[in-house]
Amino acid sequence: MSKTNAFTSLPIVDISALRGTDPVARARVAAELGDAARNIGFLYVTGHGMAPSLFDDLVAAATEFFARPVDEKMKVYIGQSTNHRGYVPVGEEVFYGASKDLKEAYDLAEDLPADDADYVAGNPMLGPNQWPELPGFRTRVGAYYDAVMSVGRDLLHGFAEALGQAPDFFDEFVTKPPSQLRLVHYPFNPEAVDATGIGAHTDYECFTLLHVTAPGLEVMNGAGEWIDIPPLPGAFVVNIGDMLETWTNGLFTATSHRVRKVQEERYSFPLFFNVDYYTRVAPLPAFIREGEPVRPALVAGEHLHAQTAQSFTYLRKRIEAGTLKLPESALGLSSFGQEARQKIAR
Ligand SMILES: O=C(O)CCC(=O)C(=O)O
Ligand SMILES: [Fe+2]
Repeated sequence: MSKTNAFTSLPIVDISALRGTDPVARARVAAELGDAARNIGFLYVTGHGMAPSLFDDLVAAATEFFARPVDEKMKVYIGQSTNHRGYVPVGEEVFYGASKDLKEAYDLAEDLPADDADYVAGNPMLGPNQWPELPGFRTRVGAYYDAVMSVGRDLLHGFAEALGQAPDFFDEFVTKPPSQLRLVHYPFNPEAVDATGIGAHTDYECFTLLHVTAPGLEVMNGAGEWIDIPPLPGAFVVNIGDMLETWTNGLFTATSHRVRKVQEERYSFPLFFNVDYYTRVAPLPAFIREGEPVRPALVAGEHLHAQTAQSFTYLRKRIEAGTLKLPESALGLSSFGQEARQKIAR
């Protein structure tokens, strides 16, 4: 199959063998992951080993948090943090071409101590979380974060094997990664009207592990058609992001996706598995073919920060005020995936 693959559904890969040592079983999973990453860029992952209570507790914590009055939630407003953590109110995030929607979010990542050297030095993505004062929230959300990051490490090993490398090939780049977990809430909205192409994007990291409570996710296939990806109970939706596309010089695809505007209330929980902030990601020699273009190298954290700064109002204001400067190499939004390839009009 090729990039013109007109898939209409996603493969399901059971990754339980990645937690074991049977080389044959591991290789089989790696081959399935590799197929999905090359041909589609999206898959369902089962056999991840996470207890159902972790998902239930996360949804409960998010439901309780978003039900709080806005004043309460704004006590942990993301715009008062220097490392992009906290509450994202309605209207804060603006994607190019997006009409206003009622989405709100809460963003966190690894909870580093306040004396973390990178945080103290002003790193825009690393440091402590801004936890709300809500009983049980930190414990439940923190437990989910640790568990999903552990699944992420298993998957990273599987993708490394799929690329013909030792399972621990990427591990040296994952010591303190800015891997964000987002709690996203789309309230019931009887006025929601969908329009094709709104909100289409690729994810900026290595890969994403997504848990959602309702349909709405759509993925673009190789023929440029939007395919519905309904939640599969107990499974993660996993997709390749910009870093793995870069490392493999496009062999793995960061597939464009979007969330259809739906009237129904919806929670979505993407974990964006990343490598360390200062990791220079460049196409590996094994994936460079003579006569084929070589993707530009990126610094993982700078790419994430530059892309984030283009869609968050509080960061755009800092850029306009001259208090935040993006690296010269910052790419525009939509530089990856089929959308960039096919130059779909937005
Ligand atoms: O809500 C979803 O289903 C997906 C969200 C998403 O793609 C993202 O936050 O990057
Ligand atoms: Fe996404």
